[in-house]
Amino acid sequence: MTSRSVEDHAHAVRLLLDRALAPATEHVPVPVALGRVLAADVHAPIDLPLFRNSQMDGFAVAADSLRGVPVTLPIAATIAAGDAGPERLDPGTAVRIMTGAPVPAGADCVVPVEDTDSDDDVVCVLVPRRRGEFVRDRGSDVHAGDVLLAAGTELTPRHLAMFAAVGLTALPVRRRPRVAVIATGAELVPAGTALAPGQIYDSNSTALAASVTANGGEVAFVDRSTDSPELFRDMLARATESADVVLTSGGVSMGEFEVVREVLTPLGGWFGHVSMQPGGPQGLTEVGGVPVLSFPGNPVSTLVSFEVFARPELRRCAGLAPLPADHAKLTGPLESPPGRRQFLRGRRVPQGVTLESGPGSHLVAALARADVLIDIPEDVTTMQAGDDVRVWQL
Ligand SMILES: Nc1nc2c(c(=O)[nH]1)N[C@H]1C(S)=C(S)[C@@H](COP(=O)(O)OP(=O)(O)OC[C@H]3O[C@@H](n4cnc5c(N)ncnc54)[C@H](O)[C@@H]3O)O[C@H]1N2
Ligand code: MOO
Repeated sequence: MTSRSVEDHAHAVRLLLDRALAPATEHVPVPVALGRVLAADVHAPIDLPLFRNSQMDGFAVAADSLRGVPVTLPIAATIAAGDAGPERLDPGTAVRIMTGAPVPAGADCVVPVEDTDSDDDVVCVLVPRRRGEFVRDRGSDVHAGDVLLAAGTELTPRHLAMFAAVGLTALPVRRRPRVAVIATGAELVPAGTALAPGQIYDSNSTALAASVTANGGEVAFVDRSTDSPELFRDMLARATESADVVLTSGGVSMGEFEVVREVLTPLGGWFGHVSMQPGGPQGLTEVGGVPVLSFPGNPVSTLVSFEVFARPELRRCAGLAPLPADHAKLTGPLESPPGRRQFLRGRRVPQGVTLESGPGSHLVAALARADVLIDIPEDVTTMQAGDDVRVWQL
């Protein structure tokens, strides 16, 4: 069986995925752009606020007319939010105005209603006001033409609020890589089905699909194959039709029923051993121009393989920032086999990082309790409490 380092396999994956996952731009409606990444700077099409308007329910007046308060002024009009209102305020008068309503030219401040006494026709203003008080000026938030948000920003609800406020309907965003997921194994059944002896619930298809979504991808296809080559071949054909990249789990190691390896090797796939644990047995094939990454079936192996090989490429295509490399201090000693890069499951604690489980790649519940992978280099066999280790955020 051929064997290669993590770096060499990651390089081979990158070569294939670089072509398949070339960044591209698409336009999506603002309300569904949450989590997407801007592909270009977006400029404001209008000023915000677009017109001078009142910050309070009260009376719009000229500040000059309030000298010598209390002052009584005739009420010339009432303006609600949504009204155009009179263009000008006649000197020596007031207009009754609601929050958000346009302030007429000639008025330069708003007196809140609680600082006045009024009837239908006149208002008595009890306190003086400075010019500009409680008036929201045109363009005081943003000016037409200003950059609202720069390319590369991951969109959050507050960003969408701003785009909606300036009336944009669609945004240029990075396309999401379309990913197909196929879990293989005769023993797999979906949750909700009674388990016959020897059967287990399929967790890898859920794990991989969720990982794709969490890293800016779009799940184009998810299915489960038995060990039948015909069934897997047929599923693969459908997957490659709808996706930029296919992820498979299981069926890659040394057993009798390794459907993924059996079907993909004759198509030119590389199947071999990557010097890492978990995630040793790996496959990489191009089927009709679509890269197929084949991960080992153990649940921890599948997820670690995704983190190491697929996650950086999907995030790059989606425009998401790479997850920063981090370091932490070990809280206790550990041992690691020589010649294999170990990705141990760890949990951050105030003192550093602690091991969450043993190395078994079936320990899916322990993986759920972990929040980092502890990355032990190939040539390191023992480490002590207090040693610095590289950790990958899960
Ligand atoms: N003789 C050897 N045997 C094995 C080797 C080896 O080098 N020589 N490598 C071991 C390692 S390491 C791994 S990892 C596995 C990988 O095997 P496969 O990719 O062929 O995976 P399967 O045999 O199909 O499954 C392994 C394990 O994982 C469970 N599984 C599979 N799919 C799912 C799923 N969708 N959801 C939940 N659990 C799944 C499956 O039931 C097995 O227990 O091979 C070792 N063997
Ligand atoms: O490499 Mo396997 O992926 O250790 O369990």
